[in-house]
Amino acid sequence: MNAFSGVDYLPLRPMASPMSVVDVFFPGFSAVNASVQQLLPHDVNGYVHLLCMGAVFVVFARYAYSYANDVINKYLSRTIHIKYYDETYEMVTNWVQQQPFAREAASLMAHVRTQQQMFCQDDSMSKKPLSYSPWDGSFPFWFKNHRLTYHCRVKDHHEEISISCIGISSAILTEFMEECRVQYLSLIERKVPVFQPEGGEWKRTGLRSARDISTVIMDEKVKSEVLGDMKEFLDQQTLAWYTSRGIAYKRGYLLVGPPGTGKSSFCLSVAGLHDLDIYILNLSSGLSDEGLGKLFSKLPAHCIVLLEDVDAVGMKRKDTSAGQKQKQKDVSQYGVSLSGLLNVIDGVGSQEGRILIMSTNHVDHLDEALIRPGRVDMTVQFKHADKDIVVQLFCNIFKETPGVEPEKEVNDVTIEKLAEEFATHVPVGEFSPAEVLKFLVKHKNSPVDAVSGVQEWVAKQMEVKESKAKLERENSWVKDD
Ligand SMILES: Nc1ncnc2c1ncn2[C@@H]1O[C@H](COP(=O)(O)OP(=O)(O)OP(=O)(O)O)[C@@H](O)[C@H]1O
Repeated sequence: MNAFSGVDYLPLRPMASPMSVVDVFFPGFSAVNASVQQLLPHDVNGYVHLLCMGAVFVVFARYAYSYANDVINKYLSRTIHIKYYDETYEMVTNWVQQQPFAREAASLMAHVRTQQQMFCQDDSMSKKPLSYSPWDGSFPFWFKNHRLTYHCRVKDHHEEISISCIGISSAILTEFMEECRVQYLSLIERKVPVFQPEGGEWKRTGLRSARDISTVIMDEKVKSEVLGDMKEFLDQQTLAWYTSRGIAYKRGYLLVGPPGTGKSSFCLSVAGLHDLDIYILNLSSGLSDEGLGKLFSKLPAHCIVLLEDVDAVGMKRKDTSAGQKQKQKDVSQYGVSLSGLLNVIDGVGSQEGRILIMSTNHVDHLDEALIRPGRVDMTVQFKHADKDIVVQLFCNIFKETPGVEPEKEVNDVTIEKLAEEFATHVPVGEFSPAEVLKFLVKHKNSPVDAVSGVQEWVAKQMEVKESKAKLERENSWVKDD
């Protein structure tokens, strides 16, 4: 007799189950079904029907949802697209980055905040502060009781963004853009937006603090002359005057001087003074004539264009043996030709209303055609520090700043006396303002130390300069040989 005899067992339901159509969609379903049937009190086929109906419903609902979305997007929604290269891009991304939804999005891009984003945050002093922005997807948010959606995706290596809303009016979107604009303008107050070429387009690459023009030390007479000229040019009446006489409304300045004498600082200061954006171009950056033309055609009506180190490309036209200029040819080893440059400066497509500033270390390397009146209306000389400039630099560093608690060891009258003493030890025309400033900043906490250390510093610098000059002379002899 079997050890188990006498025990009642429940009869097992049959294990084998024929293949069903459901197996086609859910492989193995019949086997699972058979097993489950043994455990459940009811026939599982009832659940299967329910499951199938559920699946059909889900598929249908998804289709209906995407169809409804398409219809809404096409006929019942409005969208504003923002180009990566346009300043609206900075306006919108700046606004978005400060919203709670930007941190709560499912997909985020993290960035170490750049210098230009610091000013809008409290934690600007912390090391490598982070910011987040929604990334690659659609992110709904509320704006003035309207549900807007921020879309972001990458196209052609650039972020492409758009803002959409449900409805047949774009009013809320333009209101949104206006808010971004106003917020952006308040953030860039006292800053100079700097634009530079990127991918053949202008891109805002920085925001520089607007430097007070009084901190750019130069000959006062020259400074007031050039500032007066710019002020007059930018006056509304001047525009009317130019227009009524059919003269192209634009002005060109040439800043000439050795490195570190304040040419770039002057440009940034005047941009801040007149609340103008600055567009900086370096002609030795491999730009072609076509690219240059395209960039000039995209300049806004009022701005400053700074052509830096315009001599660096060696664009002087060749002299023929007869001494004649070989028209429209140049010796530029880079992409931009002289004719290309002249064309954008005053050709048919050149932008009106702009101030063109060219800076150079070597005016004698420039072709006369480039600096003739009409192209260059005023030449401004920047020079190595003379006694007056050294005194001003000293006072600028050590005099009390209005509104700032004085921590200095001496008052302003004593500073002026120390400045005079300091200047007597600096040889005239030997050092650039940048060099003098470097020394003064090193002693920024003690004007007395600056005065007591200046003679030793001058002696050392003169030694360095002499050995450099000697080396250059030797090199030029080797070349001549
Ligand atoms: N005249 C000046 N007044 C005040 N600061 C100056 C002056 N010249 C130079 N500096 C200081 O020196 C630094 C370099 O100056 P800047 O770039 O303006 O010189 P630059 O003439 O444009 O030189 P480069 O020809 O090499 O471009 C800046 O930080 C600036 O603050």
